[in-house]
Amino acid sequence: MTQRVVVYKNLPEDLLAQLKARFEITEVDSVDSDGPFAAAMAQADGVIGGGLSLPSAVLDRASKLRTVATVSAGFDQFDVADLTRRGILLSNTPAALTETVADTVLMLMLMTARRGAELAEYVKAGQWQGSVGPDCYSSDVHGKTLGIVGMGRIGLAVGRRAKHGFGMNVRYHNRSQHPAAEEALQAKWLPLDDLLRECDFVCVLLPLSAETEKRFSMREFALMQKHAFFINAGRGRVVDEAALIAALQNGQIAGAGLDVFENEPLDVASPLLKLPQVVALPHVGSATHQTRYDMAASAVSNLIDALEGRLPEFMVNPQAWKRE
Ligand SMILES: NC(=O)C1=CN([C@@H]2O[C@H](COP(=O)(O)OP(=O)(O)OC[C@H]3O[C@@H](n4cnc5c(N)ncnc54)[C@H](OP(=O)(O)O)[C@@H]3O)[C@@H](O)[C@H]2O)C=CC1
Ligand SMILES: O=CC(=O)O
Repeated sequence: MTQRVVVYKNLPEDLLAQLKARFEITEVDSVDSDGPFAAAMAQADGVIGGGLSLPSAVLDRASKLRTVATVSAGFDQFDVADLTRRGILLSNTPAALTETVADTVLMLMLMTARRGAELAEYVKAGQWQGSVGPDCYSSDVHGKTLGIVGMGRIGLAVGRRAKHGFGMNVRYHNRSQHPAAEEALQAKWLPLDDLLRECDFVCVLLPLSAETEKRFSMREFALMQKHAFFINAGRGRVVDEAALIAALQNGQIAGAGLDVFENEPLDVASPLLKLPQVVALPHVGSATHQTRYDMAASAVSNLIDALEGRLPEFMVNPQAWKRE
């Protein structure tokens, strides 16, 4: 019998065609617990999408569901233990986006320290009337010390750019040491508090988990140097945003470059948007045409492999893998 797949939100036409050639497809563009999405999921063998969530009421009815292919690297929107218990394999797309997210992180570092957005606005507003003085000066990036919290795929790609492109010294903090980063970047592992005290840039690339939620709070910002910049492209909820705002307002740190927020989209009334030393991006770490296509292609291939009995390349909970 033909297997059924729910496609959540758009996929590029050629990739959708690959799925249509193999499976019966239902396309949906919003998640619900008792509407068209839930009804389609009740019949589905697989589901694919970015920004997808799976309410337990939907999973309770989805008795045939065997695999979920998220078009993202992060998977904090899923209860992985629950999926595993139900025997549902979750796959993700980490490799496709690594280099693009690393580019975004470097952009945030440069825009924040060199005041890129602020100074471009100054020119557009017609304020550039003569040679610039100290009010337009900014901070160097090259040669400074970068602390990466969450030295994984993206952290390593950021570290390479920082070390080899900008001559930065790289420090990092993970639960375990990362020998490849130590060898390739002469990166030094530090306890988190030491990293915060020592670094000119603190760059967070942690996944969101029970362990990392609100890892950065008043205490952590107080440990940072006053001239240091805080960059977050991991997940917003890893940071206590109110504490970050206070640290910026009180001059405890020099600035912040943020691609992710506690609540997204960021409320236009957020105090973050009133601070000139903050660069806020709309969660676009991986958002280039090519990378978004590559992520979708990776997710499609994960889904097809899982439903056709082959081991997908990227599995979050391989213990749920069951060969039919
Ligand atoms: N802004 C954006 O658009 C994007 C954001 N992301 C975010 O970036 C995150 C990282 O992606 P990626 O580099 O591919 O993931 P990886 O899994 O390769 O790296 C994550 C690193 O974090 C470390 N880590 C995990 N938990 C902890 C902890 N409790 N304390 C200290 N270190 C920890 C891990 O090391 P160890 O296990 O040794 O602790 C690991 O090396 C994603 O989970 C996602 O949230 C990803 C893509 C795009
Ligand atoms: O935040 C994006 C992701 O792919 O994870």
